[in-house]
This record gives sequence, structure tokens and C-alpha cells, in this order.
Amino acid sequence: MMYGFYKSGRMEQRVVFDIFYRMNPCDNGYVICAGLEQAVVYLRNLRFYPEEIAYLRSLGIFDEGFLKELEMFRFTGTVYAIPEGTVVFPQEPLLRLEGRIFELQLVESALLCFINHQSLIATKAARIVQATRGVLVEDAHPTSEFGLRRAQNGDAAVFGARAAYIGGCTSTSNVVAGYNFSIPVSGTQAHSWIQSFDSELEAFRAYVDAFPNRAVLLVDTYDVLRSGVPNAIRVGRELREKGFDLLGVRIDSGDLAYLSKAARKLLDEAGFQQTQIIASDDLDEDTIRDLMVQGAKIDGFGVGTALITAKGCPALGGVYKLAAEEKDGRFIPRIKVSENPLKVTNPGKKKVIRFYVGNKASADLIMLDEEAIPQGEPVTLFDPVHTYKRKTIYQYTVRELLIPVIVDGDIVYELPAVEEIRSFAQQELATLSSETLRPKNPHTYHVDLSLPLWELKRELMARMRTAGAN
Ligand SMILES: Nc1ncnc2c1ncn2[C@@H]1O[C@H](COP(=O)(O)OP(=O)(O)OP(=O)(O)O)[C@@H](O)[C@H]1O
Ligand SMILES: O=P(O)(O)OC[C@H]1O[C@H](OP(=O)(O)OP(=O)(O)O)[C@H](O)[C@@H]1O
Ligand SMILES: O=C(O)c1cccnc1
Repeated sequence: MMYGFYKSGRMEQRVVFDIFYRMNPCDNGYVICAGLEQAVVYLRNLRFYPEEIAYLRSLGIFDEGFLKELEMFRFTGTVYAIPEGTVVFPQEPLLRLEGRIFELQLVESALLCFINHQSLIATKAARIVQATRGVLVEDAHPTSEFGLRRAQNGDAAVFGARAAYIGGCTSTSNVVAGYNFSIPVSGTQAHSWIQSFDSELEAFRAYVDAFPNRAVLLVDTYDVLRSGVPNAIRVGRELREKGFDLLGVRIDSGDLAYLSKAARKLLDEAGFQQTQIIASDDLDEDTIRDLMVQGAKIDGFGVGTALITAKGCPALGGVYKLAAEEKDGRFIPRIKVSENPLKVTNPGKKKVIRFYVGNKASADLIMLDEEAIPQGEPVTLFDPVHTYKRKTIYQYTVRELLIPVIVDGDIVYELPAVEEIRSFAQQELATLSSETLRPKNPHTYHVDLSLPLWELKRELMARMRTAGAN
């Protein structure tokens, strides 16, 4: 397409693209937006290197003038984005890009990859953490991301660990992610550690020698209740003589509810009330919720496969759609019409505002960029499909969600630390009602269109049906 724009003299045509998604993944009531930092870094560093241009030349498809354009290529567009950690909903632009069609068309798939992947994993993590006891991490049990070995590849593991932390995990076992993003790392040991010693007891002793104040012993290699926990208690007693406390045991197979209760009893009777029980073994939000219902005595979870692959909801369907095109110095709205009403795009250069009543998010409104933001007067919102469904909001505050991140190719936004994004995501979750937060059949949060945008959409749909037919 870039070559086509170059050949037809349309390279410099200015356009607006939106990134948005149409349905929440996992039947969830919201998505936690993530991946913006990687998108920004990608845009900043985007260029064509000599070897890449040589490869494109070798294809024998492109003329030298075009390859020269690629050689000089830099991203010069403007990006507005919803900050990472924000809870977002279907249809609303998460990123709005303005620039030359030559460059904005190039970046579609890469941007979608960053935003779709991390937003999906952050959302999955929030669901898993919520299942451990409550949606906010202050109520939840610590949950460590264990997924590296099961991720679809290395980038998915590292950026997935970042997103999992944003979504509420307490730590990751992926030390590269810890290094890259300054997020907490934690880990226990594998069955191979235990197997590599002549006895479980020796294995435990050697481990606590190395990590006297942070040892979590894997107790299920041979027999949790007859061998693993009794040996852990023995080593715990020896540790105490050296002035340390055994931090925990990990159970990685069997009936986790039954074994955790029995292990708790053994540990408590031996005076190890502070020693935690960590569970892992193909856990996901459903199994964790089930374990909690069964009264499992589990203090923390390690979750790998289901988290890093977003089991059950393997992709977030974010899309990149042309919304406007510049003509004579003005942006002319563009629409994509479809038989499926969900797939008809919202035309024009837009912004998104969120209404808060008290400290709860009440509804979002997608508006045309030139519209004034309501300043406190009562606002009546209507469902864009079932327009008789209306709601008037009084006594609200408003927040504009899209903020400038890159202006004319320059980064104008200070990228927050991941720790900060995670705290922000927690604040964001606290603004949702329990009905929106529930993991099954959640209440659908209202995302409405302003009247001018709704009217523009209807007009363009009618016009483009006729124009398209011609
Ligand atoms: N009390 C429980 N209620 C519901 N699910 C459980 C309970 N205990 C364990 N599970 C889940 O059941 C599954 C058991 O898996 P599986 O049949 O492979 O047995 P296992 O004990 O893990 O054996 P191994 O890991 O040695 O192959 C895991 O996904 C685990 O998380
Ligand atoms: O179960 P997940 O949620 O994916 O978490 C990661 C798993 O990876 C490790 O074992 P591994 O899978 O290597 O071996 P195992 O299945 O035999 O325990 C660990 O002990 C967990 O069980
Ligand atoms: O630290 C652990 O015990 C761990 C980490 C990743 C995968 N499985 C286990």
C-alpha cells in the first residue's frame, strides 16, 4: 500500500486512524489498556535500515524513488492515546493517530500487536487475581506469573509478564521482565531440584542454605503429606535454630483443596502458622475460584499457561480504522459500512470522555473532537442502537481519556514506570461497579455517541451506501 500511495502521489495525504476493539475478551466487563509504551518506542525507532532496503530492492517490485523515501522515513505523525492501566470499553478509540497516510498505513499491524497483546494479558491477569479473593490486590492473594515456558514466544513471555503485573499480579518468575521493567521477581524450585538429590530432605536443606529467608519448598515430588510437608517442617525447625523462618511450601499437583487444608494442619500443629502455602498446577480463574469456594488454605498462587496464553480468550480483536481524511485543510469524516452494525465504524476525528458520579465511572461518551466537553449541565445520553434507552447524568465530573503522546513525531508524554501503571490500574478498577466487575455476565458499561457524531454516522451510512453502489 505504501508503494501504491507513493506511485499515485498520495503519500502526503493526511488522515486519522483509530485503534479500538469491538468486544471485551473472556466475556469480561472491561479491558485494562496496556502496551502503549512499546507502541511509542516502536514509532520513535521506526526506520528502514540499508540491509532491509537491499532486501526490498531484491524483490524487484519497487522503484528507486520509493526506496529513497524509505531510506529517509521517520515517523512524523501525532498520536493521542488512553494511558496504560485505564479501564476501557468496546468501540472507544484507545489510540488516535493523525499523519501522512504513507506512515500511518505502515504502522497498523505493529501497533495492533502491542496493544492487543498486552491489553489482553493485563485483563486476563485482573480476572485471575480477582478470583483469588477480590478484584483489588489489597484484598487478593499474591499471584505470581509463571508463564515463560508456555508463552507463544519470548516477546510474548516478556511483554506478557509486564502486562500481567499491570493487571494485578504481584511478581513474575521471568527475570528478563524483572530486569527490563523493574517489576518484582520471585520463584521457588522445580521438581528437578528435588530429584537431583539422593533425598527430598537433602534437597530442602541445600535449598534453604542458599535462600535461608526466602525459601518456598516444593513438597509434592514424592508425597505431600507423608514426606514433603514433614520434611519441610524438619528443615524449618533447623532454620529456626539459625534465626530464620521457613517462608513457604508449594503444592503443584493433586487435590489442591484437600492437600492445602491437610498441609495447613500439619504446619500449624508444628508451630509453623506463618509458613505460607503456595499452589500451582494449570490454574486459571475458574479453578482458583473453585478452590476458594472449597475453603482451600492457599496463601498465594503461581499461574503460568492460562495467564500467559489468555486461555479461553486467545486474542483481543482490536482494529485500526480510517476515520478521516484531510481535504483543503479540513478533516472530512470517513466511514466503513457493514451489514453487521457492530462493524460500522464511527467516523471523524473523535475524543472520548468519561463521566464520574461520585467516585464511580458512570458512562463514556465518544464525541467529535470539535464538540465542547460538558461542564456540569445535565447531560442526556442515549444508546446508539436502541435510542429510546436514555439516561440523564447530573452532578458529574468529566475526564477526557485521550491525551497527546506524540506530536509531529516528537514524544511529548513522560512514559510512566510499570509500577505506577499498575497502581493506576488498581485505582481504575475501583471506579467500576461490582456489576461491571463480575466475571460472568457483567453489566454492560455504557459507551454512547454524542448526538452530532450519531447524526454524522447515520448521514454517512446513507450517503456511502449510495456512493458505494455507484
Ligand atoms: N480441589 C480442586 N478443585 C478443582 N480443581 C482442582 C482441585 N485440585 C486440583 N485441581 C486442578 O485439577 C487439575 C489436576 O490435573 P491433573 O489431572 O493433571 O492432576 P495432577 O494432580 O496435576 O497431576 P500431575 O501434575 O502430577 O500430572 C489441575 O488443573 C488442578 O489445578
Ligand atoms: O501449571 P501452570 O499454570 O502452567 O504453571 C507453571 C507450571 O510450570 C511448572 O511445572 P511444569 O509445567 O514444567 O511441569 P508439571 O506440569 O509436571 O508440573 C510449575 O511447577 C507449574 O506447574
Ligand atoms: O518459581 C517457580 O516455582 C516456577 C516458576 C515458573 C514456572 N514454574 C514454577
